[in-house]
Amino acid sequence: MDTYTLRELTADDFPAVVDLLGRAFLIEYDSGAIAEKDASLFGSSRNLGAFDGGRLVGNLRVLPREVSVPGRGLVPFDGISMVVVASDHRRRGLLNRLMRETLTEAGTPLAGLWASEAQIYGRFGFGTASEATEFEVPAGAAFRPEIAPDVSSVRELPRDEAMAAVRETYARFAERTPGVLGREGAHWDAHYFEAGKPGVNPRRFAVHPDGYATFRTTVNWGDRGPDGLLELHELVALTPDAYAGLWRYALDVDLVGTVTALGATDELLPLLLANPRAAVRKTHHALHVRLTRVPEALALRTYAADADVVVELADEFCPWNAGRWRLGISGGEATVAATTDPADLSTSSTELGAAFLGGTRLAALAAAGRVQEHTPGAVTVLSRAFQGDRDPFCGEVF
Ligand SMILES: CC(=O)SCCNC(=O)CCNC(=O)[C@H](O)C(C)(C)COP(=O)(O)OP(=O)(O)OC[C@H]1O[C@@H](n2cnc3c(N)ncnc32)[C@H](O)[C@@H]1OP(=O)(O)O
Repeated sequence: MDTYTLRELTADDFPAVVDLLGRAFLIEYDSGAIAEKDASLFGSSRNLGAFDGGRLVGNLRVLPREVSVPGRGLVPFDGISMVVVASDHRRRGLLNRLMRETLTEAGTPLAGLWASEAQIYGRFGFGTASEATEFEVPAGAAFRPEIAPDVSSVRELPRDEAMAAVRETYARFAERTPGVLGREGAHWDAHYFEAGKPGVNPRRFAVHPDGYATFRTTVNWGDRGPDGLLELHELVALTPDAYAGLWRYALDVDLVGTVTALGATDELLPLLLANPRAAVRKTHHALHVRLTRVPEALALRTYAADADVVVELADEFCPWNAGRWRLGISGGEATVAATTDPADLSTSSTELGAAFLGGTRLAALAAAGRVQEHTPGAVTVLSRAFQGDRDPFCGEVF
């Protein structure tokens, strides 16, 4: 390990970063697109590099971002991304070193990431705080008879004309939806990046007064006729009518056979459909959350019920969090103080990170053996306090 050095990267290192990312993510052929998409994100973030002599062999990026938390809307958090180690330097502890440096120096009490493989990050105290559901729906799928949105208020607009309404709607949506990320200029550019590949249609923008949908279509002809694909990239709605109207619009584009989308685990679409099974669903992990400084992080959100619980917390990777904490919740507000009182339950920072956005239930984690209850009822009390009304959702890979 002593042969490696860590330092912050500068613009001069960017070509080496692109090369490393391309190889590690197995997309060397796309290095032009990586460079174009990534340049402004690289410039607006902290990039930590690991070097073997003069060669860049590891990279970890910290994006200053915001995430929506229960009851408080957007709060700052460290968005960790572009974590890569060169194939010929893997499993020598480089990620461990990059992560330790990052979490020790963390600017905010909260960090989050999307994981390429979920099994990597639990050891570093990240818990799966939100999952996402992939939907596949046959075009034209009927709604329940009482769901009759006014589709005439949906208009397709050129991207430039749509963006002002899109940004404004998104900002309101983010404030009220735990797990959703705040977005600024470079984040919009990256999320709506067009690689301009031959044969790939650009995204289309459908705007409703209270929502919008962006999607891409792909032509296809089958034995029975048209069988195109419509991939919903983002559907954001502030009202039930906008939600139903935008979905109806997407389901009824001519020559389309199948519509796909990424949604929340409690996405509303199945509740609209006459046959909910028409929407085939596959769920996978999405945003992983790490409480870097536990007392501060727990005070960032509000809670659904009062509680007074002593938690014995294990945290090998960030030992300043380890110990016994009294978590008092009153009127939705949390106060956290170190205590020597006996613990009501034991767990680790990974489980608190998983529960933080109000989706993953502490009661379920306890049933799975990841939270140990010492005082009967303590898990139920804390689980209810953490639980949100809706599942958190993060649809933006960063
Ligand atoms: C937030 C994001 O950017 S997600 C993207 C992650 N990057 C990728 O998937 C690109 C391809 N993979 C890689 O570049 C590398 O394999 C990395 C970055 C995932 C891991 O880097 P390494 O330097 O090999 O990890 P390191 O040696 O520090 O391992 C730390 C620990 O994690 C474990 N680990 C690392 N990667 C994996 C994995 N893919 N699956 C299971 N365990 C893993 C190691 O076994 C080790 O465990 P230990 O502490 O019990 O011994």
